[in-house]
Amino acid sequence: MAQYTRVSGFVGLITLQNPPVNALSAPVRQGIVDTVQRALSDPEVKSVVICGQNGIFCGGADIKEFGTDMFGPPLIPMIHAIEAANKPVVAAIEGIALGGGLELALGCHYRIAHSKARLGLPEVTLGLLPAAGGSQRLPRLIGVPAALNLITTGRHVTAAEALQLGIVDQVTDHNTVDAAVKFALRVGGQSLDARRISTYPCPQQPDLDALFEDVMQKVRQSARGAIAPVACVQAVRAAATLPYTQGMEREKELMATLFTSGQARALQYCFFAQRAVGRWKMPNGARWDTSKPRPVHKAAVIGLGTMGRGITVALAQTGLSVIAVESQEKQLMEAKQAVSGMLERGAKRRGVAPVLDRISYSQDIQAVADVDLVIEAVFEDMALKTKVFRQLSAVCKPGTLLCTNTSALDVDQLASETPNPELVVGMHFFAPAHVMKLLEVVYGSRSSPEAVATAMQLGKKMGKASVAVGNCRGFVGNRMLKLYLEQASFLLEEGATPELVDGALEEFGFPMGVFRMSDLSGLDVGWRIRKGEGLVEPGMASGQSARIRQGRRYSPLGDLLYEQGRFGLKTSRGWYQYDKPGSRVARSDPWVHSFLEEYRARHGLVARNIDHQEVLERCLYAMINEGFHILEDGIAAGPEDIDVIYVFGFGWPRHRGGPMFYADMVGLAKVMEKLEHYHQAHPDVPYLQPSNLLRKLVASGSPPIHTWGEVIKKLHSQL
Ligand SMILES: CC(C)(COP(=O)(O)OP(=O)(O)OC[C@H]1O[C@@H](n2cnc3c(N)ncnc32)[C@H](O)[C@@H]1OP(=O)(O)O)[C@@H](O)C(=O)NCCC(=O)NCCSC(=O)CC(=O)CCCCCCCCCCCCC(=O)O
Ligand SMILES: NC(=O)C1=CN([C@@H]2O[C@H](COP(=O)(O)OP(=O)(O)OC[C@H]3O[C@@H](n4cnc5c(N)ncnc54)[C@H](O)[C@@H]3O)[C@@H](O)[C@H]2O)C=CC1
Repeated sequence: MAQYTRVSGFVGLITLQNPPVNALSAPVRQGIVDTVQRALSDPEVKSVVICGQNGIFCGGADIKEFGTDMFGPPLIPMIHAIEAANKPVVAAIEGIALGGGLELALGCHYRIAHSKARLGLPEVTLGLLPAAGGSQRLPRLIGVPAALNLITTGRHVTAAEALQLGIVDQVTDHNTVDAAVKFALRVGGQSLDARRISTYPCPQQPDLDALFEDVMQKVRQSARGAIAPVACVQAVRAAATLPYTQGMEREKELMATLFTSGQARALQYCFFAQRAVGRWKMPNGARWDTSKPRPVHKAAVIGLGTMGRGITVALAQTGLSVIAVESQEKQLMEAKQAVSGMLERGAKRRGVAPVLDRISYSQDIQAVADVDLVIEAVFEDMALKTKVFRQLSAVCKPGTLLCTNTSALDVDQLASETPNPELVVGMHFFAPAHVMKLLEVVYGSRSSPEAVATAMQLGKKMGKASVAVGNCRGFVGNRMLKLYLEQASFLLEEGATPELVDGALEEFGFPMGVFRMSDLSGLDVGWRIRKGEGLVEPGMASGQSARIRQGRRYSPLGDLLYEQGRFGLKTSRGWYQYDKPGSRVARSDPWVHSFLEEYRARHGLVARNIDHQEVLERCLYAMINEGFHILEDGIAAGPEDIDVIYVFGFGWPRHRGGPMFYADMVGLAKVMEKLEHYHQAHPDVPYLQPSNLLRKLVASGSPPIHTWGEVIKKLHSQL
């Protein structure tokens, strides 16, 4: 809806009304068309102001309308009518002007923004382009390079930057609508000839072809197969080279391809999934809207290794006081330096002062007595963690939340070692913890709803996509990852190379393939985990039995590389070779190829040709199948939880929506059929057998992903 009032005698004030972000739904568009018409036909009205209710201008098109039968007046003619008006129209931008919201403002003759407002054309993040004239007007207003930057990244700019770029005419610290009305009174009656952006020529740019070639190359590289960024460049190119009307035609043509694409569906699914995971619920009925988080002002981190350092930085940057405890003096000294460095670099990037004084360091666990929450990040060793949790229970004030950053250990077992198991939850960060945007909040069988709510709220404050998951080995992310890694190793045994496997996965859109990732995180990490599970047997045993552990197929390849001292990047040798320790440039290593050949010969394995499709099917479907088990077990509340974990924590390409969404896109019947096929070929890999839930979904006609919950409920009720 849009409300119309006349203010100060001569100004028609149009207020967009569609909480929470005044998205341009059909009724809002209709409201704008009607009220603009009313203002223009009222002889008393000399000028018009458009604003949004509740201090928010407009969040753009109503994304929920996409994929439905869209009705109501279309945006483009509506914006053209505003631009063509013979009375000045001023946009009063408070809060946000995003996507179609900014396009609406660009159709106005003037734009006034509050100093705290943010503006942007984020359509690319939804698999689209600014197709209500945004791709044609913005370059005409601010020039091609700046427009390309905004449109291809979708980034939001502050009001100050918008003023500097020339997107807005004025910024105010006061009431924006009042300022806009005053402004509108002043410009009423003035000529609008120079105010219609669509009539501007695009600012001249030397060597336009070279500029577009360069940008296109960079965009293609970073897009990892996403089509929208490429279309955005093409649309801006049309603005730079064609008259406005033809540019609009090109914009429409490009949007038509994007609008119905699977990638747009995936990205829009991700947008809503990211928000849906905030509405967490636990199998015992506890949920986000009935559980009250506790305030957390002061936190402690125990263990300042790789993870503890990043967690300390992330907490301090969120505004908390942090006590950082490390038992080894040398480690403590190194950690202090490393944490200060990370804080200083982060502060420099953001143009703020580093918050070094929020952190105090200690070797003594007694120092954490008065904190509200502790995050333990000592070695992945149950005995050690148990000891630390017992100490914490004795030292901390009553009610302190005790969180563990364990990657896979049993949260219930840890909780059972404390007098207050309801205060124990997992807060599983991902490395580097101050950078990675994912947090798994692991609830145990006795975790209280308040404890979960507190960890979830803290994660959100830290800027993490926080997902509440149940307790099992590896939780969601690592439980699925294990099978992905295992399949990749099996493929090497069967004839693939690390380059082939990584090539297929990178072509799919992962920022790095499984072997490059393994080199980066360190082969010693996986080895330690497998050793802890009793899987590692040293030496080069040969024959079939050497490749069977705990009754199923096992690949010792990673262990053998570890035994050779090939830990990956840190030793400059792993699945690849690197020029020096820490160098990121992975080069093929002939040693690895000969090693694989010898290994196959010793084990009587005959290399066969493996193509990209098999790599994807084996690695991804194994992982997806485990995702179905996780849903069936109630470890994740819905497919969105799994997908958010994979997109934010594991580099799953966002334009493919996450593993469960991908399965839905591929077709559940096909995924099941392929799993059956691979299970038949590899009967010693039990997890390739399609899960019960997958079978049930296929038997129910493969319902769309947002209805899987019903099938899961039914399955649980039958148990
Ligand atoms: C706005 C935000 C920055 C707010 O953030 P925050 O305060 O953190 O709150 P949130 O939790 O994110 O959001 C609260 C709540 O609001 C919902 N919501 C937010 N934005 C929208 C929206 N735009 N639409 C619908 N709903 C929205 C959000 O989901 C939350 O609700 P919940 O999910 O229930 O929890 C932040 O929300 C944000 O960043 N929002 C997105 C902003 C954005 O991306 N805007 C751009 C939208 S796309 C757009 O505007 C494109 C256009 O305008 C062009 C349209 C042209 C259409 C023409 C179609 C022609 C097609 C031609 C093809 C023809 C094919 C054929 O031939 O058939
Ligand atoms: N490294 C990674 O990528 C990830 C690790 N994790 C988990 O985080 C935890 C920590 O892992 P990392 O940081 O990699 O280990 P790390 O080996 O880098 O650091 C552990 C630190 O804990 C210290 N420590 C040991 N006992 C202590 C005690 N009693 N009191 C205080 N400090 C003590 C050690 O001296 C060491 O500095 C583990 O549980 C691990 O599984 C979780 C996500 C990712």
